[in-house]
Amino acid sequence: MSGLLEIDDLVAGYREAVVINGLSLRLADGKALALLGRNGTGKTTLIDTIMGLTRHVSGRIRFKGEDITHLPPEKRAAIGIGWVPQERNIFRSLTVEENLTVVQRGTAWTVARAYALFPRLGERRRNLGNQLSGGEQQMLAVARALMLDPDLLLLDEPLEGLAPIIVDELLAAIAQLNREDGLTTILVEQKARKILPFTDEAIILDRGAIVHAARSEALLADETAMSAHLAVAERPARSRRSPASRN
Ligand SMILES: Nc1ncnc2c1ncn2[C@@H]1O[C@H](COP(=O)(O)OP(=O)(O)OP(=O)(O)O)[C@@H](O)[C@H]1O
Repeated sequence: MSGLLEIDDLVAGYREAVVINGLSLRLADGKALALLGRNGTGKTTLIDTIMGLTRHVSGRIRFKGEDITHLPPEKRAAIGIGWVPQERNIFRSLTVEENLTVVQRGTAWTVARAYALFPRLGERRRNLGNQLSGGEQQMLAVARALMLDPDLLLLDEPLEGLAPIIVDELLAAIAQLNREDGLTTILVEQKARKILPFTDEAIILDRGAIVHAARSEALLADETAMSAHLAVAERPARSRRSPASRN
């Protein structure tokens, strides 16, 4: 079965370093994929490779049936790949509204629609990017990506460093985009349990390859896979060290 995004035997990295190691993936239209893995396993590099920002070594990436392996990043954006990088791509010296209008290209997403998705942005429309909280900046980064009318949205650790209430708000908006608007999404996250309820499928990376792939629901119930491949919740700290363990 063909997918919206099809990756075959991809090898990619930075200069002489190979990070993505023979990775293959199919993502069907309308699905949400959780991209999981411990620190440094290649999640960002995979996202950046889908965006065309790394060194391609071999393998192929197809999007909507078109081979995009050698397409420059701006052309990938133009054909419908939206990207929200870890470092929140917003203009800090422009207002919220200006941040949205300067990138607006399509007709499906308007400023009003972005404010309906993120009411906080509507309230802060005249504030500058640098006057926003981390959560509001993240919402603005997502809204900016939407203004280009993507068919696939890549979100690289969008929840990192945000307060729990903002995490919930952002996840609800991402779920709405996927489940109500049918937007295909890839969501990178360290804390698997947070995002698995909001995604259909999950893959876990280790050393740039997929070491586990499952339906999100199944992975959530699979303690063995979770503890083998992910940094799961720490064990409770021991209240007292046993005398035998002292030096
Ligand atoms: N610009 C770069 N040049 C060379 N190596 C890099 C570069 N960026 C990342 N790497 C290396 O690639 C590997 C994967 O890094 P990557 O950032 O993709 O992992 P990650 O799973 O996203 O980690 P994290 O969760 O910490 O963001 C690491 O070994 C990292 O040191």
